[in-house]
Amino acid sequence: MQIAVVSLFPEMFGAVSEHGVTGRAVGQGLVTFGHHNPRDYTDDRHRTVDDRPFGGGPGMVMKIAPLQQAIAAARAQLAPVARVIYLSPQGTRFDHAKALELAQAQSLILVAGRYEGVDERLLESEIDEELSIGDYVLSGGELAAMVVVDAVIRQLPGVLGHELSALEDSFADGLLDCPHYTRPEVYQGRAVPDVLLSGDHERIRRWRLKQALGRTQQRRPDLLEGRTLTAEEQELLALYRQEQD
Ligand SMILES: CCN(CC)Cc1ccc(CNC(=O)c2csc3nc[nH]c(=O)c23)cc1
Repeated sequence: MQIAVVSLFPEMFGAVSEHGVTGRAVGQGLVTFGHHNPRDYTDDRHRTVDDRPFGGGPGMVMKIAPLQQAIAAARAQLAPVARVIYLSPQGTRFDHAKALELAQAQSLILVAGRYEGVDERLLESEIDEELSIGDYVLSGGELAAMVVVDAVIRQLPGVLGHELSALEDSFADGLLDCPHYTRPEVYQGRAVPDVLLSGDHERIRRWRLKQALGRTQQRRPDLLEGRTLTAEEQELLALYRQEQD
């Protein structure tokens, strides 16, 4: 997969392109990662990328031409059919299903805005879809673009080893994760649940599933609404509730 970002702060993206699972994927060539800065496509002395909004109001709006030229440069570098996504508070909510969908694309161009946003005519002419990562106000689209990059790269074949398989990502099967423990067995008087030390893999599987179901019910009951429970899951959830009472 090829990914290009269009942003005034391309150096921010090192957080995903140079670290961790995603950084390794880039290093291994499983994904190529490029960036284009609209400021490099300005032709005035002050390298102007923004201007005052027509109709008045607070803040500034990003100008069309520098963005359009940066996107054109990204298109020229990528496989012909690139999906162009604008990160925006007005976008549809990014979720696991969208991450899976985008991971099928040959190439992605992610456009991150600053200021109050971009001229609507740029969206009309260049953007295939707008994505938001949630209902809170960020200072720009870069962090949202990095969230999308991270979630999409994890879904690419070969990125996660078998132990981290994308299918086991808890959001893949619609449940929150169970608790995790590692050495020491007792820390400041707090012990690891015996079941996890038992070596009884079936008992451990059931315990983990019970915890995942119980925590999902307690913290994110909305996730259970869209999910049918198997007979075993119903039994385990009932057991969890009994143990809580
Ligand atoms: C809330 C929209 N605007 C109120 C008049 C102002 C505004 C706030 C923040 C931004 C910058 N945010 C993003 O570019 C952004 C891009 S994706 C995203 N997802 C969640 N929250 C976000 O703020 C974003 C742009 C305009």
